[in-house]
Amino acid sequence: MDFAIEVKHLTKKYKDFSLDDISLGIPKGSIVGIVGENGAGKSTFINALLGIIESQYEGLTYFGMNFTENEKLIKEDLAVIFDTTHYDLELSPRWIERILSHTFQNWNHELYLDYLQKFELAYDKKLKYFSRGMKMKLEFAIAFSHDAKILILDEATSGLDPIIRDEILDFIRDFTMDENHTVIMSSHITSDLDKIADYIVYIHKGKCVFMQTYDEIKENFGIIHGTQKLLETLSQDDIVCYIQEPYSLLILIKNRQQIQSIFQDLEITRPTIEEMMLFYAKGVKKTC
Ligand SMILES: Nc1ncnc2c1ncn2[C@@H]1O[C@H](COP(=O)(O)OP(=O)(O)OP(=O)(O)O)[C@@H](O)[C@H]1O
Repeated sequence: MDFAIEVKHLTKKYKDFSLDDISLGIPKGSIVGIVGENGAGKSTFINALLGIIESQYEGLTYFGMNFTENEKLIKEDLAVIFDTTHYDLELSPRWIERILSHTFQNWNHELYLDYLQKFELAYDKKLKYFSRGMKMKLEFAIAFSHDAKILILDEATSGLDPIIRDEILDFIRDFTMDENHTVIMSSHITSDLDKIADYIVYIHKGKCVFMQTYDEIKENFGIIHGTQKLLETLSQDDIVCYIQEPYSLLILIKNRQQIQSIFQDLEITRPTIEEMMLFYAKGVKKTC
């Protein structure tokens, strides 16, 4: 598989927290959602990938190029959007462009103006007069105006209303229409990821618990509301884990279609990303 980013055995140790030996590949042309509880290590992981914080790894490549040897070149192709803007609020889009056109070789003035117009952002208005949604749209206008190949969003859509979030999901979809474009997006709003993600990475207490394609989550996994007897009847290989409820069990299974064909009357629902997280974080008998 062609990876936009590949990292091997990434570790970052803080006094009370460790990002623990994470190895994964971000497939080129995909939208990868990173989920996990507060403090799970999502931002630490993203910052380590970007070299914003020091970390230890056996390998970190972007488009097959070694990150440490080619950091400047690689960063030309990256656009990173955090939950708050890092630009001085006294600046206007015009002044930001003056700075960025010297930073990025591929800066495209016409494209920038087009995006500002499309997003209804004034060229000469200071950022301090922009709403949160407008600041976020400006970040996207900037990202799209220097021909970034990888867009990394760290909780960028948190605190935005559903209408703006929906618009932003459309920008992201449009961006990945080009198969050379890749998106990594950490978010607590898993319903947004349900709409656009091709892959889900779940980080729990500093460990990468799973990376699955979204289709596999929907097609292969299932949830059954059952009893202890059912738990014993099912093949142990098909049980991922279960959660004890007051009077019953919630069982996360794999091979959903096969199980459904055997137990035709059994109601098996497809899990959401949020339910998958809950099972992997709280479930018993984890074979995963
Ligand atoms: N500079 C630092 N020094 C010490 N500990 C840190 C530092 N930065 C982050 N941590 C710790 O690393 C852990 C992971 O934090 P991180 O911000 O990566 O989590 P997160 O998954 O992004 O959380 P959230 O969803 O709340 O943003 C936390 O326990 C945090 O306190």
